Amino acid sequence: MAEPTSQAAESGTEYAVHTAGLTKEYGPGTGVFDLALRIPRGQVYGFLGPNGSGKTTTMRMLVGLVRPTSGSATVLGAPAGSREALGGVGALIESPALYPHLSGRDNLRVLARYAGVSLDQVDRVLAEVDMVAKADVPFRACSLGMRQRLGVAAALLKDPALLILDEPTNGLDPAGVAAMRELIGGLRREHRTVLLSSHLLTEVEQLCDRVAVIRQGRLVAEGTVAELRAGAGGGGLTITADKPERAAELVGALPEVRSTQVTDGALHVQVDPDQAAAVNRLLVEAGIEVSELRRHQVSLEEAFFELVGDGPAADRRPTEASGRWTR
Ligand SMILES: Nc1ncnc2c1ncn2[C@@H]1O[C@H](COP(=O)(O)OP(=O)(O)OP(=O)(O)O)[C@@H](O)[C@H]1O
Repeated sequence: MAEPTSQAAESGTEYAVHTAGLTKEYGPGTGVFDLALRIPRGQVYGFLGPNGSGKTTTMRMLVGLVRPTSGSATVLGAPAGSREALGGVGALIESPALYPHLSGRDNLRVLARYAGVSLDQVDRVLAEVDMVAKADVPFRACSLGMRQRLGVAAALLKDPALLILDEPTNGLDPAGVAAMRELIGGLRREHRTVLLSSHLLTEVEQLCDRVAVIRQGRLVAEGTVAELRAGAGGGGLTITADKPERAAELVGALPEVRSTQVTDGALHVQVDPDQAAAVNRLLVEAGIEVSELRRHQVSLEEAFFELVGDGPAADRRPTEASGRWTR
C-alpha cells in the first residue's frame, strides 16, 4: 500500500478521515455534536469515550450507515458513505454478522462474492488474521476471539486503506487481546490507517499514534498519547537533594521543565520523566548531592478519567495543556 503522496497532501487528502462540524442529533444533548476529526493516513488512531459518548454513531456516519444532521465528513478524500469512499474502507462495527452454520472460510467467500472481490482474497485475509488453521470451524462453534478475527478478516477483504474497528477487543480474554494487538500492529506496518475504539486504555496506549477523546458527543481532547499525558500533568520527577531550594532554581531554568515545587524538603519537578538523567547530571555537576530521584508517569487512563470526569483521577486538574485540548 502506498504512502501518502505530495499530490494527496496538496489536494487535502493526506487525511484518511476529515470531519467538520459533524453532528448527529438524536435528541437534545444526545448524539454527536460539532465533531472535527483529522485522522492522518497510515496511523492507528484511538477513539475513546465513556459508554454512550458517540463513538459508534461517529463510526456509522463515516461509513454512511447514519446520516448526519449537519456538518461534513470526508473519507479517503471522498464524501463519507459514497461509493468511492466505501471502496477503500473496511469496517467492524459491533459484532460481525456471519452465518452460524457456515465455516469462517465459507462466510468470507459469501462476503467476497457479494463485494465483487476475487475468492483468492479469502485465503489472504484468513492468513492475515491467523485463522487459516481454524478456517473450517462453523461460525457458531467459534470462540469470541475467533469471531472477532473473522470480523476483521471480513473488513480486510477489499484490501482497504482504512479500517474502522469498533471495540474489536470487546469480551476477549488477555490472550485474545494480545493477539488483536498484534494484528492491529501488523495493519499499521502495512501502512493502513486504523480508527480504533476501545475501552482498553493500556492497549490504546501501546497501539495508537494519536487519540481523540469524546464525552457526551463532543470532542474534549485530541493529540498524541504523550500530549494527552502532558495535558494531565504529564508526570515528573521527585528529587531528594541536600540543597532543595538551590536545586529547584537550577532545574527550573531548564527549558523542558514546566514547574518546580519544594514540599517537605522534596523537590517536585513537572517534566518528561525521560529527562531524569539530564536533571541528575545538572545537579551533580553543580555540587548538589542527590540521594533519591523518582520518576512518575501519568498513564493514558489517568489522563482519560481526568478528561471525562467520572473516574479515579477526576479530582485532578490538568496543569498545562500541550495537546489540542478543547475543554
Ligand atoms: N438510533 C438511535 N436512536 C436514538 N438514540 C441513539 C441511537 N443510537 C445511539 N443513540 C444515542 O446516542 C448516544 C451515543 O451512542 P453511541 O452508541 O454512539 O455511543 P458509544 O460511545 O458508541 O457507546 P458504547 O461505548 O456504549 O458503545 C447514546 O446516548 C445513545 O443512546
